[in-house]
Amino acid sequence: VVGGAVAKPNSWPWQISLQYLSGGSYYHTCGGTLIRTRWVMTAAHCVDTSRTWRVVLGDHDIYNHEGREQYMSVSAVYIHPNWNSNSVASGYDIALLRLSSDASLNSYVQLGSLPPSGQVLPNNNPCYITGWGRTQTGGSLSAQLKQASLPVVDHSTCSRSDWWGSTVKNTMVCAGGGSESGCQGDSGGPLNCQVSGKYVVHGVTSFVSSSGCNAYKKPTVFTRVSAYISWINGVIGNK
Ligand SMILES: CC(C)c1ccc(NC(=O)[C@H](Cc2ccccc2)NC(=O)[C@H](CCCC[NH3+])NC(=O)C(F)(F)F)cc1
Repeated sequence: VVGGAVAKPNSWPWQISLQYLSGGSYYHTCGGTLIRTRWVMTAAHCVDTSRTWRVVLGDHDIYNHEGREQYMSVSAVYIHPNWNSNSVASGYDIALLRLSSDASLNSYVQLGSLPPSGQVLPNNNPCYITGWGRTQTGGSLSAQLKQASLPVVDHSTCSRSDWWGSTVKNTMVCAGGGSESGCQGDSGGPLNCQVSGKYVVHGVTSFVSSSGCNAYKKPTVFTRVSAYISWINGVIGNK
């Protein structure tokens, strides 16, 4: 997250850290959202390489054990069938991870709420991006979870030629576009939007401009969760 601030610990209790095993240690690579006690929603581009994953719940500082963390192994990865790793602009950048055991819900670990199918938020709807991603383009990951206010940029604005043009599809949500943005390592995490006084996870962090994370008129682009509700329900089993 470029800009914004360090979040109050565990104030986004559905935020997870997706980590992969390398040389005997685990490393943060992406964010995600706990949506059921055994299910995590993340970005397809985070998990389209075969690695040993773990999901950390209740985290704040990814480099220190603070005692609220739950370390979960992943029993299955479900990547959207239409995801094409060579074309992030086509969309479908969404995946579900089945955990090997149930998360224990408490004040540090809670389920994120998903929007109703098809719901599209208006321009400037207040939203926050959260994550441990780089704090500057080319910078390093944040040790502590960060948040930044990224208001929704509606599709008609975001698809203007001097904005994202035809790169952005209607199955995506744009947010921000000023000095604050997501950045590498925030991928897969939630866009937390205020709807009728409640936070609802409307986006999965997908991409930023290759000319820099907080490039002008290049808002952070998210997978629009409300476009994938039936797929999600089909995978996790509540038809
Ligand atoms: C669709 C096409 C025009 C397009 C292709 C690639 C991108 N962006 C990118 O590739 C930038 C590259 C980058 C590197 C370093 C610093 C800043 C930006 N990376 C990204 O946007 C990566 C996901 C790439 C998915 C493709 N494998 N996502 C993120 O960084 C995040 F966290 F914002 F979600 C954006 C658009």
